Amino acid sequence: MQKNSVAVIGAGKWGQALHFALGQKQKCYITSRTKRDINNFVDLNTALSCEYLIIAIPAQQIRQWLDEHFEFKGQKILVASKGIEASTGKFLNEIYEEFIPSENLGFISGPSFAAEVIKGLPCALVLNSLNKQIFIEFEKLFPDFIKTYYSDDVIGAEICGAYKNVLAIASGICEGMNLGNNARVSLISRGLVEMQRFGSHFGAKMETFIGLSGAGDLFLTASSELSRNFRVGLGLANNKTLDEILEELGEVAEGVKTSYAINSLNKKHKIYTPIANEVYSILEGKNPKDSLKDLLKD
Ligand SMILES: NC(=O)C1=CN([C@@H]2O[C@H](COP(=O)(O)OP(=O)(O)OC[C@H]3O[C@@H](n4cnc5c(N)ncnc54)[C@H](O)[C@@H]3O)[C@@H](O)[C@H]2O)C=CC1
Ligand SMILES: O=C(CO)COP(=O)(O)O
Repeated sequence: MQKNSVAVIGAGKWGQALHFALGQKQKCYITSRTKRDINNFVDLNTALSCEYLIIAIPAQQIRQWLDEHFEFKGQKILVASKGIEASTGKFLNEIYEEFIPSENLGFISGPSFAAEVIKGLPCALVLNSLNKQIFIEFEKLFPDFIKTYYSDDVIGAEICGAYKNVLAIASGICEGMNLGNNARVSLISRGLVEMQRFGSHFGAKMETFIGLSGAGDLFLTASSELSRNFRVGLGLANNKTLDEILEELGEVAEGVKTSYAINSLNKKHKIYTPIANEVYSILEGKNPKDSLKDLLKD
């Protein structure tokens, strides 16, 4: 293993933004499935031999990628994805822990549109790990324009990062239906309560929901067209099919598959999640106007 070396795995929007950010203080490698014309682009084996890895591939692809490509050699890993595995209902920390010891793992959360990070605009992020040493080591790699906080609430961060994407779809639908500011903010506020209810069932801490990982990322994603998930909602309200929306988007919108995962988890664990239920139903063909009626009377 190459001591003190850093690599990003996945050269999508977020991977490239993190590569830019981490490249400010030290050399930062990047790799992806297809070769890209990016500074310090390397093959996968070179990236995997780095001591510090930041993995930014879509949530639904993680298990297969770890299975087929990853070899644990003591690397320290920061997970940058946000989502829940639809086929199993597993949170990303649970998947990673099947392959990597938890003391080597950290998870990024908080409000962070890649499009702004890649311009060097300021933001604040949380690095979540059960091992504070992971935070101490990764914190030093981040540039001055990003303020990093530590939390040991890994499950809370995972749930917030995943759930807010589903709520951003709901908010986009609300916006696309021209329901007004009162409706959108009511939806976001009740969404925060719902996300906290869901998360506390799995042991997440209250403080995570009112901080950057929870309210912070939810307010950002559920109120801006920079969010891919919000744009999925706009498309659904405008009667586009999901296939059309995703094709136009050309990037991952994690909230779609995550809403399927939440739908299974809330049935299994009997958790009351009315907004996520309506997003799931709309993705399955329900008319958003009927969802609105049901949410208002539920
Ligand atoms: N874009 C953003 O502002 C932020 C994104 N995220 C999260 O980061 C993750 C990645 O998002 P983006 O980079 O924005 O998406 P993207 O759609 O821009 O890129 C996804 C990347 O993953 C790669 N990929 C897809 N399947 C793969 C596989 N089987 N093996 C290896 N690589 C594969 C694609 O080639 C692509 O480079 C998502 O979970 C997202 O929620 C988190 C914070 C901010
Ligand atoms: O997670 C994000 C910002 O924190 C990005 O959200 P979208 O994937 O909806 O664009």
